[in-house]
Amino acid sequence: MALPAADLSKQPDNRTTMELGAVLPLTAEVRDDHLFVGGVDMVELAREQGTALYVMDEADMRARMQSYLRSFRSRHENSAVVYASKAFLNKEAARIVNAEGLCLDVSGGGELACALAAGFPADRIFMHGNNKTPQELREAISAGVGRIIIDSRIELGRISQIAGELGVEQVVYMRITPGVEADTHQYIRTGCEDSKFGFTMRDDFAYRCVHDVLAAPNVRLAGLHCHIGSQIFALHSYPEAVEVMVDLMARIKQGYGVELGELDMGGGLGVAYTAADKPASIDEFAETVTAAVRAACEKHGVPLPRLLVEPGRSLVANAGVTLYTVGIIKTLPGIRKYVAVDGGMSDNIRTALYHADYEPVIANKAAHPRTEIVTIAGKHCESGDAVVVDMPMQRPDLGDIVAVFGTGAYNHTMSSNYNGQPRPAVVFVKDGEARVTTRRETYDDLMARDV
Ligand SMILES: Cc1ncc(COP(=O)(O)O)c(C=O)c1O
Ligand SMILES: N[C@@H](CCCC[NH3+])C(=O)O
Repeated sequence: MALPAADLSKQPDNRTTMELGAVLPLTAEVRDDHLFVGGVDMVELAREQGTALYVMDEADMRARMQSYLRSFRSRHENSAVVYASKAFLNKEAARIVNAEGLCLDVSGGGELACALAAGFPADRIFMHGNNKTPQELREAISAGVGRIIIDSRIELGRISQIAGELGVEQVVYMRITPGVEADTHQYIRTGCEDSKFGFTMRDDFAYRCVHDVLAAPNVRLAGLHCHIGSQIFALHSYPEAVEVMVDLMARIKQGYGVELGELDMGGGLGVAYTAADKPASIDEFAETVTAAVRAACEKHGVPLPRLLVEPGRSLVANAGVTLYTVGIIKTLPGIRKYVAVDGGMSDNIRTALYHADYEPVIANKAAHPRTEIVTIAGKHCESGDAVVVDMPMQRPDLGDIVAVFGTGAYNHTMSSNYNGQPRPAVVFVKDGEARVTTRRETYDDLMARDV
C-alpha cells in the first residue's frame, strides 16, 4: 500500500529539539548541537553501535514507574502497578521492573520465560492472553505465577485440570469486557462488546460464568480484570468501566456470597507521540481511577478492593529513541521528500499498522530549527514502509543521524526480520554510560533455526 498523498500546505514548525516537549525522554538535552540522552551523545553512540539502534533512557523508565506507584498508593493505599511487558521487554527491563517494585504482566510463555530468566519473582507475575496454550498454562502454573487472568470458560477447564495435575490451587481473575468504547484507534480497542477478549457482559454471561469459576476445582477466584484499550486520551471511559466492574463485584457478593477482594482496571493511558499531543498525566489517570473506584464501592456497598492497573506504553514509550543513518534522499517536487534510513517497518511497524505519527530530529543538528517537511522511509520492499510521514525535521544530508522519539513501546516487541533485516540492539543509557542490554542480531541469528 502506498502512503497517503502528502498535504503540501503543511509548514515546518521551525522548532529545535528541546522545543518538542513531552515526546522527549526525561534526560534529553542538546550540547554543542548534538542530542544527548542519559548523558550520552547519540551521535557517538550511533557511530559506536551502528544503526538502526534502540536507545532507552533508564532514568525516564524508573521515574515513571515510581510516579505510577506514588500516584496510586497515595490515593488508594492497597494498590499495585503491573507493568504490561508486551510494550517492551528484555531481561534488563524485567530486572528494573522488579527492582522498582512493580508486578509484571506477561502475555504468553515467551514473556514468562524472559521474566523468570531475569529472576522476576513468579508470585508477582500475572499471565494474560485470549488463547494461552495448554503448554503455556502448564509453564505458568508450575512456575507459580501469582495470577492467571482467565479469558474464557474453555480456558477455565484447562487451568483447573492442569492445576489439579500439578497438585496446586491457581489464583485467577476473570477478564470482563465491560462494553465500554474507549476513545482510541479501532484496532487497539479491547473493552467493547465485539471483542475476542474476555467474558462478555451481554445477556449476563460474565455473571453466570462466575458460577463455573467458583465451582471449578483447583482454582480460586480472587478478582476481576478489564482492559478497555490502549493509547487512551479521554479518561471518561475509565469511570464508566469501573462502574460496570464494581457493580458486577457487588452482584457477585449478593448472588454468590463471595466478596472478591481485587480489581484490575488494565492499562491504556496514552502518551505524546507528537508535540501537539496532550495526554492525561499519570497523576490525572490515578485520580480518575481511584476516585471512580471509591465512588462505585460506596454506591454499591462493597469494601475497597486491592486496586491494580496494568500500564505498558505510558511507562516506556517516551523513554525510547530510535537512531538511524540517512542513506538516500529523494525529492519529488510537488509530491514529497523521502529520507530513507537503515531501518523501517522491521523496527517500527506502528506507522504502517496504525498510521502512527512520530517526531524526528537530526541528532547531529539538534539545535537547528526543523525547516523541512520530510517522510522518513525505511529500507523494506513495501511502499507503505515509513517510520515518519510528512513531519518537520532539520535539513537532512547523507550520513546524518536521525533520532525518532517515542519509540520505547511496541517497537522492539513488534519488530521483525522482514527482508532479512537483523533486529537492532537495545542500549540503555544512564548517567553518561551506555550499556547494550540486547545485542544486535547477526546473520547467523537469522539462520539459527534453519535445519
Ligand atoms: C490485558 C492488557 N493489559 C495491559 C495492556 C497495556 O496497555 P497499554 O500499553 O496501553 O498501557 C494491554 C495492551 O493494550 C493489555 O492487553
Ligand atoms: N501494539 C499496539 C497496542 C496494543 C496494545 C496491547 N493490547 C500499539 O503499538 O499501539
